Amino acid sequence: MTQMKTAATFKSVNPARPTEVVGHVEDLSIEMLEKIVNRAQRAHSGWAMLPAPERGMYLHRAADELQLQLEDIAITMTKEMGKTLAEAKGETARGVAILRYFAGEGMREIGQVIPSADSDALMYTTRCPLGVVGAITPWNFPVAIPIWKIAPALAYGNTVILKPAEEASVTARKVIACFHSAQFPEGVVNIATGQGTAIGKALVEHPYVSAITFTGSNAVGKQIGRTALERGAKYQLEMGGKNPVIVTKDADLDVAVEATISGGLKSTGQKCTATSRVIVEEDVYDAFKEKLLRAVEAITIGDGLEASTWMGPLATKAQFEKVLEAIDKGKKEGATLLAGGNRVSSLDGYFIEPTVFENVDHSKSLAQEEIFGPVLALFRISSIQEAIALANNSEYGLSASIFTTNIQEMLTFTTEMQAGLIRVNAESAGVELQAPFGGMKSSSSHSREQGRAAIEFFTSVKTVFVKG
Ligand SMILES: NC(=O)C1=CN([C@@H]2O[C@H](COP(=O)(O)OP(=O)(O)OC[C@H]3O[C@@H](n4cnc5c(N)ncnc54)[C@H](OP(=O)(O)O)[C@@H]3O)[C@@H](O)[C@H]2O)C=CC1
Ligand SMILES: CCCCCC(=O)O
Repeated sequence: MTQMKTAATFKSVNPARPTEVVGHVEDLSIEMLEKIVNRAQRAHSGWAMLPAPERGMYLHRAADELQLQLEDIAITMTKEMGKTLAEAKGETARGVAILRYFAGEGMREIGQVIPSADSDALMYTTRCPLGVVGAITPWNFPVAIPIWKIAPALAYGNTVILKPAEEASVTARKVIACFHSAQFPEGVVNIATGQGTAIGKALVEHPYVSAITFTGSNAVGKQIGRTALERGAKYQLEMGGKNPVIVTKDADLDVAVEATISGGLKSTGQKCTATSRVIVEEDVYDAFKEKLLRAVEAITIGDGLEASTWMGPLATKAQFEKVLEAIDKGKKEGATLLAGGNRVSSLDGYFIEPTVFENVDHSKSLAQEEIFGPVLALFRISSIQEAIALANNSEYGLSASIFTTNIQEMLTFTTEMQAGLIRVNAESAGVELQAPFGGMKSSSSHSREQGRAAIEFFTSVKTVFVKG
């Protein structure tokens, strides 16, 4: 896609080495966005009329292109937002797999025949695409999240305009180039880079944009939901989390510690599904805490491109400052700092030590507010009932784990925990692409992404009644 040459540009920098410019990205004007939306609108009818299996073949070719570019895109991702190269490669491979999954959707049923009370009639359901879909995405999964929105949107006959986070736009541009290399028809797959408060906002407001799918902060998500509702556009919001893990006296503590470290600190804690609250039964609290702190001590921090690095920098200067403020607030609220709590002064980039608190007041910010950084809060409890009550004491309900070998505890947890993702003896992060993904309470607008669930958002159902 050739974007207008006169666009201003903004630069994207490497959070591990902030003086290093990763790339320059078009900061589009509203007029330029207007041209992109008009092009997506014009392309829609032709794309929607293609047989679904043929649309699937385009997605397979996009998967082939992404596979070919995997190494380069993963390196760009690490440079642009800091996650380790191993995680970036894994995420890009996940993008390939998501494309192939939704390529297959072109060959699967989309409706049902429903018995009518009228013996002369045929009643059935079918589905139709929405039209032009706007996808607005954050910087923490610069490949997986855009693709798990774009792939189903395309598979079900929509055209797409991606507005990626500014801090992940160089990576996003390379992902979209894979669709163009796959020879998608002009206007079917588009990218609009620029400021969310300008280009993102204009996309949400545009009358030609039939639906908005968003992942990011609650503050922005609520704005988008209000705007979309006001003009009758469909919207899908996946937002924050404050995900708990419960460790009972019946847990395998080594498994629980490894999963808490991985779920809470991989990607430097910048996942909506990351663990942030660790609720431990008093009988095993001290033993768990000792093991956890030893594991935290062993974490290596550095540039994500270095093989020796386990945890990279925060993705942006803003996020770095936000996390330091949250840590400072936690100290002032009287929580006890057990590990970390500081920037890594020996490194130039946006690095913060993995941080663990205990004696956290559950009504205070460390327990209630999404920090989106490498910060864990420990809580000591005396029963499974108390643990689940504490875990549910949150405005969020995205992901929750329990570590136990007690079947009754597992059943009680899976029944009573108010979260969209319930995991037993597994970390709170790491969702599989074929399963529904999404949250409850303030974590979501309550649709689901990924797997077959995605068809619900990216299509409209028609109930057809045919009288003989
Ligand atoms: N639930 C989740 O998966 C995620 C949650 N978060 C939360 O959000 C916080 C900030 O991260 P960030 O990625 O900046 O999330 P934001 O919600 O700030 O941004 C997400 C996307 O929305 C765009 N945007 C910003 N303002 C508007 C607007 N008014 N209208 C339309 N689009 C807009 C952004 O563009 P631009 O980049 O130009 O601002 C970006 O593409 C994190 O600290 C974390 O708390 C972040 C990432 C993922
Ligand atoms: C928006 C965050 C997505 C998290 C996907 C994962 O936990 O792997």
